[in-house]
Amino acid sequence: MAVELPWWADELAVAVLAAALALWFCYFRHFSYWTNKGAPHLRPWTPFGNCYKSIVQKQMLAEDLDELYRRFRGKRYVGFYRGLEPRLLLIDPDVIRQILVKDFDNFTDREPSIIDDPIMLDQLFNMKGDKWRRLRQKLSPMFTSGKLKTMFQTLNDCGFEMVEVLAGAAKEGRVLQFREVFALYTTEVVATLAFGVKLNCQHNPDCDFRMWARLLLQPRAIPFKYLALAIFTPPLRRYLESKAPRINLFEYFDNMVKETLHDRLENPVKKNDFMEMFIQLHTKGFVEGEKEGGITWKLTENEVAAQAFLFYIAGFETSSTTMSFAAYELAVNPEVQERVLAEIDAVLAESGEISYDSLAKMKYLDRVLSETLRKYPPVSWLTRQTLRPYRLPSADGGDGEGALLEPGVVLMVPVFSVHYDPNHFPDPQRFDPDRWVDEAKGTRHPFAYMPFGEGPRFCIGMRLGLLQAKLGLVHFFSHYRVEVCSQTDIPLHFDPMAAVLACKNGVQLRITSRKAS
Ligand code: HEM
Repeated sequence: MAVELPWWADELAVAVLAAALALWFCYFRHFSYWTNKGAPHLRPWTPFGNCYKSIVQKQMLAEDLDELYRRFRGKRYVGFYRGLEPRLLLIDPDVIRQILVKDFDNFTDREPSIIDDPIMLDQLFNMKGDKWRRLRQKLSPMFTSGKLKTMFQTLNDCGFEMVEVLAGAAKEGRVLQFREVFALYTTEVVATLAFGVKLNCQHNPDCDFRMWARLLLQPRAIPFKYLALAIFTPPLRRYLESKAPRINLFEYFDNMVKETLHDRLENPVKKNDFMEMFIQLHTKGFVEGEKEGGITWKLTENEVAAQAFLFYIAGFETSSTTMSFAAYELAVNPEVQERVLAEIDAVLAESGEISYDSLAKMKYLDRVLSETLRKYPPVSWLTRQTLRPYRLPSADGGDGEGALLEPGVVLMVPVFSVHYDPNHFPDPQRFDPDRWVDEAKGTRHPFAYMPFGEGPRFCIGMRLGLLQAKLGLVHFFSHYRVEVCSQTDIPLHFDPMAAVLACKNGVQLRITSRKAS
């Protein structure tokens, strides 16, 4: 018996077919961007682009990029799509150097910030072009070795405090979350320096400040349905981000800096901290004792608040995760831990105290830190945006011309993948501080290691970051040891939602005392 279809069935079938064809056409047209620009590329099979696993928060973006990197390792670069947005992944260290250093003038900016708040937009990290250049020049004198030496005592005091706070746990051989232990130490250091306030958060881990800081770095689980919508259109993504419940947090830090600034302006006290230098930049336009360099403008209150906030977010989590990954590797590799302890003991026996100069003598610990930053670069990728049309060299390594970059295209440097590339670091999973002896370093491409970025826009706080991590580890290991235990994740599992490289379950280790009580 023939089935009678309703009168509109044919129209519906035609409409569905037409819609499918239109979608198919848009999809393929859009994802042919890199074909037209002449770059090797991977056409995605989902509208989420090639990085869909990090978009649905199944793995870190660094791991998504790593899949592309491994697949295209023979090429100099590869085009891909993050959502609908065409991006370029740089693979060859010579091309990375070309973009970050040689042709920096065409790639001065990072990918635009998705958070539309003055405390984020006025930060050095997010500034663009000439504005960035002028501010970088103003802030650089805050990080000279002379300035760091004047801040050393603040850092040292925080180290002594950490040792004091951990004494009870070490005596009982307790298991601690080292991510939190070191986050409290670096929070104390950076907050004291940047905001000019003494928090005592190591004694009081639930203080307001630490609570807000936890919220700041808490991975934001944006519901998948919003994400799925948002990847199709950057303006929608920006709108959703601006609606995320983080505004109170900005207000908290903004008010805190401004109150401290007003207070210190009304009741001047000379302190060796960043706040003192911010005050000089706000009132005079330059840091005392450093060359004025003919730049006469002064930082506004908003700009001071944005930089103080930036120093805090850029400074505490990066160093504390580095410290906790170092502790993890020392627990997993007890022979390396023994060498570290022996070096610390020998140097401190000779110099009598922990000082700026005694730290400089601990060369093996430097190597341990370098190897930690290779295996666990807190900032696992760098971005640069193309300012003017730019022709890349051939993707295959030949002399000919390569892909054309249009203004606005974002380039990504996969720091994590480069650090794990066996061509640069054989047996990359192995933790081997001896990769960092001078002879071995000399044989490697200088752009095979970039934990602090590279070129004129590299990390301005590198020396402080290394100093606070090294000093904290010296304080810790001159009194305690670490051991793995049943709660330790071996191997570690990275957290796909963390802002800087971190582990899902943190780093849990047993602490024991070195000296019998
Ligand atoms: C272990 C510690 C640290 C690591 C691994 C680290 C890593 C990085 C990386 C990879 C970048 C991007 C560089 C690029 O795009 O080429 C960066 C930028 C930056 N970092 Fe750090 N950082 C650390 C500590 C610090 C500290 C302690 C501060 C300040 C107190 C700081 C302040 C900044 C600032 C202001 C920028 C932006 C620079 C600019 O755009 O001119 N960082 N950092």
